[in-house]
Amino acid sequence: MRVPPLASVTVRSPAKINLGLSVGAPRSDGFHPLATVYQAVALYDDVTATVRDDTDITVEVVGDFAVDVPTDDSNLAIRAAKLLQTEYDVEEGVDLSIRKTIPVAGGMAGGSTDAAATLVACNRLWGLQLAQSELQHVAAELGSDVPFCLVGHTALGRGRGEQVTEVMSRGTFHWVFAIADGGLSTPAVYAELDRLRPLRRVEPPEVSPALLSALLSGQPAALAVALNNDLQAAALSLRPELAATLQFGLDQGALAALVSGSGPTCLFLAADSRQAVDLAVELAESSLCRMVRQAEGPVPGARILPAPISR
Ligand SMILES: C[C@@](CO)(OP(=O)(O)O)[C@H](O)COP(=O)(O)OP(=O)(O)OC[C@H]1O[C@@H](n2ccc(N)nc2=O)[C@H](O)[C@@H]1O
Ligand SMILES: Nc1ncnc2c1ncn2[C@@H]1O[C@H](COP(=O)(O)OP(=O)(O)O)[C@@H](O)[C@H]1O
Repeated sequence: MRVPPLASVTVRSPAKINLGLSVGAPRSDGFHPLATVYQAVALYDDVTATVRDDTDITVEVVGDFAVDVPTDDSNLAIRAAKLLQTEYDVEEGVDLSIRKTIPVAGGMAGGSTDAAATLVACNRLWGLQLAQSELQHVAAELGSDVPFCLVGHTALGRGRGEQVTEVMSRGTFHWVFAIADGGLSTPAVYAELDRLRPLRRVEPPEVSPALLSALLSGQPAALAVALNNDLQAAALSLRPELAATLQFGLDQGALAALVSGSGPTCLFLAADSRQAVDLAVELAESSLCRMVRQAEGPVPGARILPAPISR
């Protein structure tokens, strides 16, 4: 069945955090094998895709972190649209507009989620009707985190992070994010981890059973003691000042404090929404970070927003 053509589609796509990030020794292709538990949180970028009457692909970026995002062919949203166009012989182009709320190079997969949003938007705009499994395949070519951003919720990531399977999680968790000035390069953080630990002693990556049972229980206190990030030491080695941010959150009563993925965003788990508000206020009043955000998780992955009702 054909879908009716649309002039424009907007897709909302979430940031991710890693509740557990176990990193093995580098593979021969340079990537590190992972056992990670991702969670999508309610901090979103919106990508609007609008049809063009030629085959060009363009991007504009607006919002909180727009100045930090490239608008040339290195933009992950452009790369996603181009890859879809090439792999499926699409003879149409697209103008992409990204409304950016997720910090850039912050360890929250902002670029990856824009790529995931673009795949969903162009699939609809170009009437390709690709199944989720086909989109997952294209997503994995774009980056290790992109397949998770398509599915969202809570999921286990294996391989280099691109092989995702859903994980059962009960209830809603309340997170606070301290967004740092400037970003950290993901390859630099992995390289720092390799520098810090003797490779012959590195165990294969494993998912913590305590983390999986904490998620099933839905208890923030159980989750707090099961959080883990093997990249944290490397991020702290490159940005030692993050230690003070983590400690500040704990001193204010956060149940747990952790670097988000490759950093430098720091995340804090609150007992409930009220404590999250208090913690966010304290962090905002400190001079320890550029910006503070609060968000719940888990939430779904990249989703088409309903078209605005025209009058
Ligand atoms: C660390 C994590 C944790 O979820 O995310 P961020 O915190 O940066 O968002 C991911 O592993 C990042 O995933 P992503 O940002 O998609 O990375 P990719 O584009 O696939 O790879 C960028 C580079 O990171 C390194 N890399 C990435 C994934 C992996 N499993 N091993 C690696 O060594 C490689 O140097 C690679 O060239
Ligand atoms: N659409 C995009 N949004 C954010 N960053 C992008 C985008 N496209 C390309 N980039 C580049 O990707 C790098 C990593 O960005 P991002 O995905 O936000 O970080 P992280 O890998 O830490 O989650 C940035 O330094 C930026 O130059």
